[in-house]
Amino acid sequence: MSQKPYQITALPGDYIGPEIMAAGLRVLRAVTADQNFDYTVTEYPFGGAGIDAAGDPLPKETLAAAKASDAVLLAAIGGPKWDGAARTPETGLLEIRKALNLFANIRPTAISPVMQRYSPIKNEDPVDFVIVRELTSGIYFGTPRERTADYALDTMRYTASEIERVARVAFEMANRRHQHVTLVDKANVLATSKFWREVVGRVATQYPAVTLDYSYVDAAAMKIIANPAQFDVILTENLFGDILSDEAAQITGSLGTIPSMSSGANGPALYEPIHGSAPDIAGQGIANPFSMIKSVAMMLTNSFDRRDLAATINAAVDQSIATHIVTPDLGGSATTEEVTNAVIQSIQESRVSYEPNHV
Ligand SMILES: NC(=O)c1ccc[n+]([C@@H]2O[C@H](COP(=O)([O-])OP(=O)(O)OC[C@H]3O[C@@H](n4cnc5c(N)ncnc54)[C@H](O)[C@@H]3O)[C@@H](O)[C@H]2O)c1
Ligand SMILES: CC(C)[C@H](C(=O)O)[C@@H](O)C(=O)O
Ligand SMILES: [Mg+2]
Repeated sequence: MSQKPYQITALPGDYIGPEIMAAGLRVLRAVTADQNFDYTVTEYPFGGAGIDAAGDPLPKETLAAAKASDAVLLAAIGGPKWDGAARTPETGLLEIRKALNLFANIRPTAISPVMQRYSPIKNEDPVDFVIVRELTSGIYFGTPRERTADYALDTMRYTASEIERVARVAFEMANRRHQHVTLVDKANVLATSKFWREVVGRVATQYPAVTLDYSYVDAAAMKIIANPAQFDVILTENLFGDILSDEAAQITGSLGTIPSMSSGANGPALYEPIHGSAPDIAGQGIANPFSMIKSVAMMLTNSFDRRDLAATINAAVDQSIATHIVTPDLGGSATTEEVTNAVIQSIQESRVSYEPNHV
């Protein structure tokens, strides 16, 4: 009996968002062709595009579709066109994360051998770590939040259960990797950070195979440049994770290479590049599509258990990098479309050579 097609909600968003979403969906089509993977993709307006289409960055239909789907692919939102809006594109992004309960945001940084030449730092040991960023609490969501003529106030607040559930994600991940978690905080100053240390320390006792150490966030920012190979899983709160993940991305050579997964206890996960809508390069056809293409690979592994298809995509991305078919952010001269074509061609060639009955 054939299974109902998977439903994927695609949110192209703004500026380079639609450019890289098109690349990601082309790769998804190519890698799933004849692979017994039946799916539908439906695009919905979100972010600035949501404001333009429906007067809201997160239109009701968009949220309903996202909730009802098996996975959500998001490209990027925001930009100067909507900076003065009453409800900004960024508000829509925070709302969809909260509405889908996406409390754990996984942002990997790995410098594969072919990427090494693009890295601005010298790495003697292999760099391969993951940032597990808390995504639905902390200073992004805390109340009170207010602004008067004389002062402005944001609130950083964490409950024990919010810390515990994301800590478990980090320890589970470390169990499957190199059994090490680094909690990044500012426990020399902040009450929330002191509390994170207590709660994470308790969770750690349930994972005896995993070692835990701590780093203040300022020192962690330095270590990501000085010796990134020391990290396996970095666990951190929302704002620190936002900042450190852009820094970590850049040691691969470009922010445009890093995908992410955001997930919760139940319901669909959301996959998106960690970067934004890059208004400075939008419309030129030169956005790096790797972050989106690798987000598609992360979706295939984590939402659909198709590690085989994800591996095919990642190998094709590496092939494109190895032959220096890359966009200008990585020092190349290829367009988004040329890079995407190269990745698709490499996927198709790998199929020919690995076809089981091929003689
Ligand atoms: N998840 C999201 O949708 C998300 C994430 C971050 C920022 N934003 C929004 O994006 C807008 C622009 O923000 P910003 O300029 O600070 O950050 P950005 O991440 O959009 O861009 C920072 C720099 O990186 C470059 N860059 C980013 N992605 C690239 C890619 N794929 N290929 C080549 N170069 C790339 C840009 O050209 C720019 O120079 C803002 O409105 C911001 O709020 C959205
Ligand atoms: C656009 C912004 C709200 C968002 C964040 O801070 O989470 C972005 O920087 C990200 O990293 O996804
Ligand atoms: Mg960010």
